[in-house]
Amino acid sequence: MVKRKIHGYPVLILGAGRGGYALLEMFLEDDLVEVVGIVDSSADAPGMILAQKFSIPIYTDIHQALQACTSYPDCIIYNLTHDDSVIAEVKAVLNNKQVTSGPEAKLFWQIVTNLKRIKGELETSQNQLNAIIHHAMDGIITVSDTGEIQAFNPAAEEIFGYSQNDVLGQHVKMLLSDETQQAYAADIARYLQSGQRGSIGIRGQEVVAIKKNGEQFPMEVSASEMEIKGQRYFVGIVRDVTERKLVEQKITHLAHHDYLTGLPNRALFLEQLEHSITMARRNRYKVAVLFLDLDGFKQVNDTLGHDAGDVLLQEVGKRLKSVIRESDIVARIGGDEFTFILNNVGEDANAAWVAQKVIDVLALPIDLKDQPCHIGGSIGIAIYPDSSSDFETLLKQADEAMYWAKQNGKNTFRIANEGFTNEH
Ligand SMILES: Nc1nc2c(ncn2[C@@H]2O[C@H](COP(=O)(O)OP(=O)(O)OP(=O)(O)O)[C@@H](O)[C@H]2O)c(=O)[nH]1
Repeated sequence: MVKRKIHGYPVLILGAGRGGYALLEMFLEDDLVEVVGIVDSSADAPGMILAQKFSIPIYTDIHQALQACTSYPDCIIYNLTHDDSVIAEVKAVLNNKQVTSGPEAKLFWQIVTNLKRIKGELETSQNQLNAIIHHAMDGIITVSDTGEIQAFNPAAEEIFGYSQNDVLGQHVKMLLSDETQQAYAADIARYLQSGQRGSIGIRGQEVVAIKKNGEQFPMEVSASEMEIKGQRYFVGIVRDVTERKLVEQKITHLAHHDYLTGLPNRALFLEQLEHSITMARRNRYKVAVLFLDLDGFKQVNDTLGHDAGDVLLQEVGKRLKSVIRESDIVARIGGDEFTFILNNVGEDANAAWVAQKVIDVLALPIDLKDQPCHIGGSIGIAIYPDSSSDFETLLKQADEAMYWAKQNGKNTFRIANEGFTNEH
């Protein structure tokens, strides 16, 4: 055997049957050991064939192999031949060298096989974990306790528009808006100092993040901490919630607004009226509630159809908005019923003046299907605190006053608690 330059501990295997093959296979995977030869009387033994594939010297003559092994004085010899007579031969050639054989080799082999199995299991679970991180729908970002990005999965690349190479080693603040950065810095600093958790370990916290193109977006983050070899890391599972927020906003809007005119609906009107009354009580001013029911609307529906009626309602909505102040509110609370809140209205006459403006603006013809169409409106007015101090009662009183206006010839208004007798 020509002395080769070897990198591991030199080993000679005697016997290339099942045991020798397994031992060789095991050593091939380990850099610590270098098999310098394998011996078997049969050149077809499985270990001999395997050794050839890896250019490991093979010997059919044990004497020759031992001679070659003299180049490696610290060589370890494993006997897997089940033939103890070879031991004497080794000792004769290699100056009384010890041979590891039989049960020792088997025990060693079993220990290594176990370690190999554990390593395989670890590799499998590591691969599974990597696959989960790689294919996760959510972005997964690992950050060191100094804020450096350590891992950035494909979903995070997709969310932010950065590639992993763009961000690894960079500070995580590059992904966050200014306010979020400050909140994050404060939380982490507090946590590192005092162990107070803040946002760490919190599920589903919403922050404002920034994409590579500078676009800001709402992001949900669940952050948690882990420790590897005494080093602290933070793992953030992140999700772009732009779409979800838009849907939520739409649902909230739909729940509070009339789909046809876009005006507040009954629920939002009552909420805002309650708020207005609270403010008026605190600031000692008057609030007027107007209740408008269109006159002659049914006929539009009956003659021109429901679609034309819808268009009319939309036009009415626009006109009503145009006659009130920004700080006032008009809502559609039923079919052809609209209600108003006039905040800080001053004198009752101002409420009457707005009611008249509404009547006037409704009196202008509305073009429907190329023909001018005429409608009107009857209005009831209730005033806080004169009529009532309760918002629901105020609305009821305005409704009753509107009824009174209808009974008195329509296209007019009445103020509640004024005996419903004022003609205008
Ligand atoms: N096009 C349309 N019509 C609606 C809608 N909601 C309710 N209506 C109709 O509005 C009409 C309301 O009836 P009324 O208040 O009696 O109609 P009116 O002709 O104004 O009667 P007065 O109030 O007595 O003057 C009914 O014909 C309803 O079918 C809607 O969303 N679209």
